[in-house]
Amino acid sequence: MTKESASTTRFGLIGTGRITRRLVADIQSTSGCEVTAVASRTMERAQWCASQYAIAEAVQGYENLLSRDDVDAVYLSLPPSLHRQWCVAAAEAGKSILCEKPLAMNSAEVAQINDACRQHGVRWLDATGWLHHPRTAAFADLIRGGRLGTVRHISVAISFFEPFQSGEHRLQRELGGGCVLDLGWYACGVARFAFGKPCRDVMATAVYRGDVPIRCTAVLRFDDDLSATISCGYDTATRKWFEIAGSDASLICDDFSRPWPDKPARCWIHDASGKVDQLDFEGHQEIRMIETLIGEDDLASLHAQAIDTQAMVDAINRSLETSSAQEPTSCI
Ligand SMILES: NC(=O)C1=CN([C@@H]2O[C@H](COP(=O)(O)OP(=O)(O)OC[C@H]3O[C@@H](n4cnc5c(N)ncnc54)[C@H](OP(=O)(O)O)[C@@H]3O)[C@@H](O)[C@H]2O)C=CC1
Ligand SMILES: O=C1CO[C@H](CO)[C@@H](O)[C@@H]1O
Repeated sequence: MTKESASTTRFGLIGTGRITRRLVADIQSTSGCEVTAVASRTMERAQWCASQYAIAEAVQGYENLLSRDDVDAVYLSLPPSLHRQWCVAAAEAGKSILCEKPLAMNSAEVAQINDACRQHGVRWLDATGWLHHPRTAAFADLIRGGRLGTVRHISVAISFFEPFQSGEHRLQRELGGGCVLDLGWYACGVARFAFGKPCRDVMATAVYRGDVPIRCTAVLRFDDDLSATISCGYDTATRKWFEIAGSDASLICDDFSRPWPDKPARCWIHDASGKVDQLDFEGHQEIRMIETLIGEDDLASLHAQAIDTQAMVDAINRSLETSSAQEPTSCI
């Protein structure tokens, strides 16, 4: 069946890792979507994944999935260093793309992905789920509608205490490891989203394991005297909160990257009088993200968000490279 004669978007999965195994259920639950094939580096792994999730076709080799006629879109969840190569190949094969975050290793790679998709008329999204939760649009209304007064400063913290096993890509620099690409992506994204503009400059410091940053702290400055501080890492317990501080009130969310499924609402407005309003939102961010990819809405603002976020991550990485050469101010 060709795509033209079908009302269904047929997804192929590239990679069979932890997040794929969660997203597959979300794709299968999204109206108008099905998962027709899964590709792995090994046939054994592809067959295991296919049988586990009732996927019709197991494919060895990612390129063999891209040449299939029964695949209209791909969900790509590989280590970051492989995102550019397979996004560009997917674009050349005419497949819509949902690519895991971070979109790429750096802004030059993002530009290659964006150019390839534009050239081949392919829709793409980075799989930054929180941007698609209905509460994110409500946050934007609160910020732009003036409920917080003038927004001036943002704090973001995102971390988890490492459950790493041997071979973990997050600890391998050449695969795009380290908390800056992995988690700084989310934190930078909050600041970009809330201020609605690119960052001007950053100062960052990190703690390393081997050659990858495992805890990073950064100060980000934007035009008009706006600022943000971010903290991300693998050696503190789970944190996924932000505070968006305005002249009249602060918006706080302590599960922004993905709401806890089994916990009460965790968003509040704290105002200057000490009053606290709790905000309650329903919605499934991953399903809305998939609906956005397969829909027809213009994706330009989401692309700008991803492009600016990658530029911020790049700047943090550059700052880390040069910070050892700078003399910090002594406390003594
Ligand atoms: N949006 C979210 O909430 C989350 C996003 N992520 C993102 O998803 C991506 C994948 O992360 P995650 O699922 O944790 O990773 P995993 O290590 O669990 O899986 C990665 C998959 O990539 C494939 N792969 C291809 N080449 C390599 C290689 N050289 N080393 C390791 N794996 C390789 C493997 O699939 P195969 O062997 O089948 O070919 C593997 O299963 C990352 O970009 C990460 O940041 C991760 C978790 C949550
Ligand atoms: O994107 C992600 C979401 O958070 C996870 C930890 O909870 C990370 O491992 C992951 O890369």
